[in-house]
Amino acid sequence: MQYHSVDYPIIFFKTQEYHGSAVVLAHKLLQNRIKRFLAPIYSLPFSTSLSFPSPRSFPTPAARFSPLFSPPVILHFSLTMRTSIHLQTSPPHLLSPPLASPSLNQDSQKLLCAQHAASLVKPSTILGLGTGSTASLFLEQLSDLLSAGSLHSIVGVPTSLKTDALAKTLNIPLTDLGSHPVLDLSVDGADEVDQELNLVKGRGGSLLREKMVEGASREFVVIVDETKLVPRLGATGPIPVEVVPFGWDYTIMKLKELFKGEIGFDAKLRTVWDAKEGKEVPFKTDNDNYIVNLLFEKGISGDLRLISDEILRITGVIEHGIFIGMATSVIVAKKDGKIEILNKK
Ligand SMILES: O=C[C@H](O)[C@H](O)[C@H](O)COP(=O)(O)O
Repeated sequence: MQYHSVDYPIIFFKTQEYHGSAVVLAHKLLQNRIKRFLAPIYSLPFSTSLSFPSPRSFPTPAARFSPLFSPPVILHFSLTMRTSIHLQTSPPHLLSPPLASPSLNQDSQKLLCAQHAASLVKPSTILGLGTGSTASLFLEQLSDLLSAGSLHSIVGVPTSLKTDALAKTLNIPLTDLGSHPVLDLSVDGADEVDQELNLVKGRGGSLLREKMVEGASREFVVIVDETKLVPRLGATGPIPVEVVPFGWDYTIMKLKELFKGEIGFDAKLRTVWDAKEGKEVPFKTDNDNYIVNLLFEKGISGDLRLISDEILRITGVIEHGIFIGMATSVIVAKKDGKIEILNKK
């Protein structure tokens, strides 16, 4: 058998359910979700060419597509039409040797942990829906499970306007915190995770609603790729603080006073480019507040609870992005395609 001509990046993956996984893969391609996997991943054997005219008609839930299954083989596929994918593979003896250890890019790692988290959601869960690129992948997985009928009766509480809009697009039923003051589970990404599972969140600007929803959850599962694991919070970027717009420069002065003497410390108002105005303007949160970024040269040091209290005591501060002791577990997706689960002690 000849290799099929490949006019799209080859995807490698391992699977037990060849047919189902191919369906999911095709589905995902057409959903434009797997295009980011340029250093792809897994593979499967097929003896025939298959054509999938309508991705939404695929019954197989995404959760069945697991890159951790075996055996490894290679899938060749080509896009012949916008809405049709032909899949064909060579017999195993003609295949290139499988990758000994796949190297997943960050997007693939995000998808991996999102898939894992979605597979943990049980029917009838009151679910906190996080914000950010990883949480969005989780929402997509959830939606696939719901539309395939593998999951039902869940209701979500969104942690941002963006998530609210995405969940509506994906037909995920929504509720609010007032109607469900105790949630079963929240799933969200994070910017940083330290060894005690403390987090930095809010670099995307959504920390306040996240902290409210996730703080009201019996279980809070964090989904991250391995780049998010840090020895110290604040080591890879700013710690965001949500402040009232009134007197924001006064609040910055107070924050600077608090961290006086901290080498390399700075506090800066977060801004965004406003094309209409032709200048940088303050970034506004979903709650119409501003964000001040706390920058630490080597990460934040000292007693986190004490520091948290001191930040919150500044009049003008509404909330900060340090989430102390809130995560019950962290699902870490690694470059080598493995998942590590870190549980709160
Ligand atoms: O404001 C943003 C949220 O706290 C996100 O959960 C966090 O920034 C992680 O986002 P991502 O999954 O896109 O890295």
